[in-house]
Amino acid sequence: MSEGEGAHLRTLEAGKPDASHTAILYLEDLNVSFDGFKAINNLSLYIDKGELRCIIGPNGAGKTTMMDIITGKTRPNSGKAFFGQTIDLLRMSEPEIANAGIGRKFQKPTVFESHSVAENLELAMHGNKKVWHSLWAKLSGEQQDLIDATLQTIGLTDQYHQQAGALSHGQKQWLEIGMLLVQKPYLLLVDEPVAGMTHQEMDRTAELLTSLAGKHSVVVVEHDMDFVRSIARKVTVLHQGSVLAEGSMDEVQNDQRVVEVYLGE
Ligand SMILES: Nc1ncnc2c1ncn2[C@@H]1O[C@H](COP(=O)(O)OP(=O)(O)OP(=O)(O)O)[C@@H](O)[C@H]1O
Repeated sequence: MSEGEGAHLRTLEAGKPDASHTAILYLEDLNVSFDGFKAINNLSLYIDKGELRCIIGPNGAGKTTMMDIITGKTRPNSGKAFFGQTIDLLRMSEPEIANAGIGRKFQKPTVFESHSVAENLELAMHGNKKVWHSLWAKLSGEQQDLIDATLQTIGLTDQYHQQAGALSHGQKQWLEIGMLLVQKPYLLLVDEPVAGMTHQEMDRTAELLTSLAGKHSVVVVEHDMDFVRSIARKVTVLHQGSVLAEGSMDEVQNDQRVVEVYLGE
């Protein structure tokens, strides 16, 4: 084993990300080129433990590519990406990163339509593997408590036995967030959570995401500015693969550079 591999194993064995210096995610000087086109350009970004951060930016700003780097789907050409002080994400595979406690929710819900709401959580808890084995295995009291608590958090307690395919679009999105929560992530990456939702569903999603902050660190990428305003604490504006502005919603909305970027879209 090379020295590098040893270091990688140690970080995995360390388990919990070391956020003793407040940040849980460190992205530093990241660069990604696709056929010579710089999708990510010297990007540096820090997320604090328990923080709820909104990431906005016009189409093509690099938001998805940034999420892809954090989850190991895209490898940067240069730069650093650390989870806590010690866990080097750039040395890990996608499953290793998920196991380390980074959960990602994509825009489109992907629940198991023919299974009940509770079974979906059960399957997610077992890592979506061995479907039938998972569903026949008896849940421990602790596992059952986690399912019950998660259903309460996502507002689907009354839908316990309901087939997931029969849920509304918004309910499917919440169920999928629940499927991440049962895996007890430290960091949740949520991509365009309110696309296609009714106003009522958007309000409920705002409550849900804000209730998760503190217990988890949450990064939300979203185009809907009214929604972002309703949940925003700190907002990061990406443009051409870099951070253009960062601050409160009011600060970034009144930033002339941000105004120009959005007007020019
Ligand atoms: N695999 C790829 N090959 C080539 N170019 C890519 C690839 N992935 C992304 N890009 C380009 O990189 C840039 C950044 O894309 P990215 O999807 O990260 O932006 P985004 O901010 O998520 O945009 P949107 O809000 O439209 O989803 C875009 O110009 C995109 O066309």
